[in-house]
Amino acid sequence: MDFRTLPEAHLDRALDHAYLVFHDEADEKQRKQHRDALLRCERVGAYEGERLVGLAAAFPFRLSVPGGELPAAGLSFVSVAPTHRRRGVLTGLLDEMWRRCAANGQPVSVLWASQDAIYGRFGFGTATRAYAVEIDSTRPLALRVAPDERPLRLVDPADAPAVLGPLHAARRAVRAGRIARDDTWWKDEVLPEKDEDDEELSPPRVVVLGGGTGDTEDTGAAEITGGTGGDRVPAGYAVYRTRSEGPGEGRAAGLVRVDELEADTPEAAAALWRYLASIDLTGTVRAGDRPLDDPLLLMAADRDQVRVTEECPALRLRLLDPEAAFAARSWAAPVDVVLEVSDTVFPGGTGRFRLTAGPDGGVSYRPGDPVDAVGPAGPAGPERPADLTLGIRELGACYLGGAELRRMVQAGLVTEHTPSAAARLDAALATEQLPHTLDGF
Ligand SMILES: CC(=O)SCCNC(=O)CCNC(=O)[C@H](O)C(C)(C)COP(=O)(O)OP(=O)(O)OC[C@H]1O[C@@H](n2cnc3c(N)ncnc32)[C@H](O)[C@@H]1OP(=O)(O)O
Repeated sequence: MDFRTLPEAHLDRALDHAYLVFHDEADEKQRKQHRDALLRCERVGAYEGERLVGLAAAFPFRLSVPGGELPAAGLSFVSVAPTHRRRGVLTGLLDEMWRRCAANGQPVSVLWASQDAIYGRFGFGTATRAYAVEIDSTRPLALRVAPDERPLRLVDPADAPAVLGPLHAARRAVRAGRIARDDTWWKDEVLPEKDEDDEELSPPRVVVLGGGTGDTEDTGAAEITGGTGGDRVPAGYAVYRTRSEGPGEGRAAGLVRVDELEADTPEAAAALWRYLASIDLTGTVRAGDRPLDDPLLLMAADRDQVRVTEECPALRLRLLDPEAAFAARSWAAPVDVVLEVSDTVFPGGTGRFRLTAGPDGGVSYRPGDPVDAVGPAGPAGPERPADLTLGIRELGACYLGGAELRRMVQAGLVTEHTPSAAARLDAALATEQLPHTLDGF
């Protein structure tokens, strides 16, 4: 088996292979979109002679982390021919991909998993989670916050990147776990005409609050984005699709499916939720990917009307270069802990590491013999034992601030040798808003 770059000339072969493995098919437009997506990726093929039997691709993302962002390899299209499964093809593809991540300066890799059980063994931890939320909109939405009464405007999806881009970027700065979007990503991944999973849904609709001249008419993207911020940046937006009543809906009206809703203030969020819940001929609002700290859940006056229907893992994150990843994020409190880390993929990732970090910078995550690892500032020199024992998977899970080591200690996944070491590291990793991922890929 040979693991090598999948050349542009093999893109169609790669797509046929992926559609076979994922039991999928695509029309011409979707195929072109998938081809364009693959073209932008780092691509590794597993070849048996000249036959393609495995594929892994990675988008060159910029992932928001607390206080900044960093380059991340967004793994996708991972697929092994049904004739070649369980022979180490995935393992070989990932080994090759890790070499490329190092060469590309990507300290983390991220992915959405098709099955929960696949990626833990490769060191991926669940770094963001999401709630699915359902609103009974057969009656007016009861909220404890007065909605922003500025006018709402429907915007042509073609103008969405220009109109929504600034607010999306501002929200990324306060929510870790989000990837930067370019125009192509907006067009192909966020706002495709047809929803790939449910073709009965309408094309995407985009509603915007604020950010214009205050007129109720759509003033056009050029005018809205002509300014440099302030009033010209929307206070909130939602992207949604609708479906008229179908069998099994259970309510006497159609569906509003919310793909994303972002707002600067609780009042702006209230206005957008109220709008979505009051669209004529619909009786259910469903949002599949809401942050766990979505303000909607607190502002809803009637918890029977706004229900969490599911909690699911979202983005999985693998630390490839922990020191570079730790240096790229901000820290909420100073911390100085010794970690005994196990990493089954990278031998160099296993061992005792001293992590020092804090709001004033100077992050270090250093291996070495115990004397070097503890260093002159350590209280007990070579005798200082590990404060926590954990896997690289657990370290990846808590990197964005969305998972708590204390809970992992309670679950037996992390061992705490020094009382409250987990709590101290949790406090340093904590973020104002929980991490959340908008884009599936
Ligand atoms: C980010 C994404 O793209 S997610 C999409 C993932 N792709 C799919 O689900 C498509 C369908 N499935 C496949 O293509 C393949 O079965 C894959 C990619 C999941 C696995 O590929 P394989 O080449 O069979 O994996 P490989 O042989 O390297 O297995 C490595 C280890 O993972 C384990 N493993 C592989 N797949 C799974 C699974 N689905 N569930 C649990 N364990 C698994 C293997 O048992 C093996 O463990 P071992 O070393 O203890 O024996």
